[in-house]
Amino acid sequence: MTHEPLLTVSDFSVVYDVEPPVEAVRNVSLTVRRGEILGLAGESGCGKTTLAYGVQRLLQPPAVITSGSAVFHDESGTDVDLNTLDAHQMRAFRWAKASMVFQGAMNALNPVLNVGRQLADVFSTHRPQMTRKQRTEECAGLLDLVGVGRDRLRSYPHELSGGMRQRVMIAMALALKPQLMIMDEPTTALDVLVQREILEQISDLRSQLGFSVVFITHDLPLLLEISDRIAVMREGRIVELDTAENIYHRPQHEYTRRLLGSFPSLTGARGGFVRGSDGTSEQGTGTTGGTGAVTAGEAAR
Ligand SMILES: Nc1ncnc2c1ncn2[C@@H]1O[C@H](COP(=O)(O)OP(=O)(O)OP(=O)(O)O)[C@@H](O)[C@H]1O
Repeated sequence: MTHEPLLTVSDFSVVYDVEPPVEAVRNVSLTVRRGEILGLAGESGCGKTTLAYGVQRLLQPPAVITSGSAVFHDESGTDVDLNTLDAHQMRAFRWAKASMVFQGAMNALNPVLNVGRQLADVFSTHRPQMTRKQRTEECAGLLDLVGVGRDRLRSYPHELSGGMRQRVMIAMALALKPQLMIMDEPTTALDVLVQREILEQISDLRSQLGFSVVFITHDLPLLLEISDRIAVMREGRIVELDTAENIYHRPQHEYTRRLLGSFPSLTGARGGFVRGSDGTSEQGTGTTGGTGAVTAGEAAR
């Protein structure tokens, strides 16, 4: 991971224009770095989804973006102000540059088309110059990449487990080799083991392919395992943004401390936080457990 910025969000605000108005995102500024996993944490309703959708220009009325900008620093060296893209350009951008895996995405597959066809559609739409043979090969490769396996190309969604379907959605999000993948509670509906497998895979793919991930969840212990840095959001604002290690060991904000304290798996002796933000291990001084969810981060690296 470098410190090079990939996405710069500045003074971003979103209001739901209802009675009374809801200030869902308030003057948020943050930078996503190239190649990092940035966790976005905070209780339900704090504005995480609204922020992600806002940046991706996916909000519908009554949501109104009242201030701010989001600038994407493309690997070509060009800066793209997302505000200046029209709807068509924005759609292309979301596939090619900054894709999104939505909450409950695994239920968004079309039940009457096999998964190979649904993956192939991404290429027919966005890479029309590809031949049918190239498309099939790409789709097979993608299913291998996410651990579903190319022999599932002709499977229909109902023939796959929830975890497999979610992997297909991840394959779809990765199809055009985006530089950023935004994942909104992508694994919440899955059981813990499947969730862990998928997260390990995302972490591996990120190292292999070099994209950045913004990972949104209210599950702070999970974020501590997988993130390089974590932004803690409360009532529409980012109250703290730091390395996972600092958020865990040296939280600066009272709210971060309270949030950490609200997860039983994180309380008690602080002995097991082994995941350094630079990939090095750090061993605390405590000896007893209580941080199982965090120590498991070794496995998820
Ligand atoms: N369509 C809407 N109309 C009015 N208020 C809304 C609408 N959608 C969201 N909100 C409000 O905006 C605030 C932020 O919601 P948002 O869904 O972004 O939070 P979140 O942190 O992603 O929560 P969750 O984890 O439950 O998805 C909440 O107070 C929510 O009630």
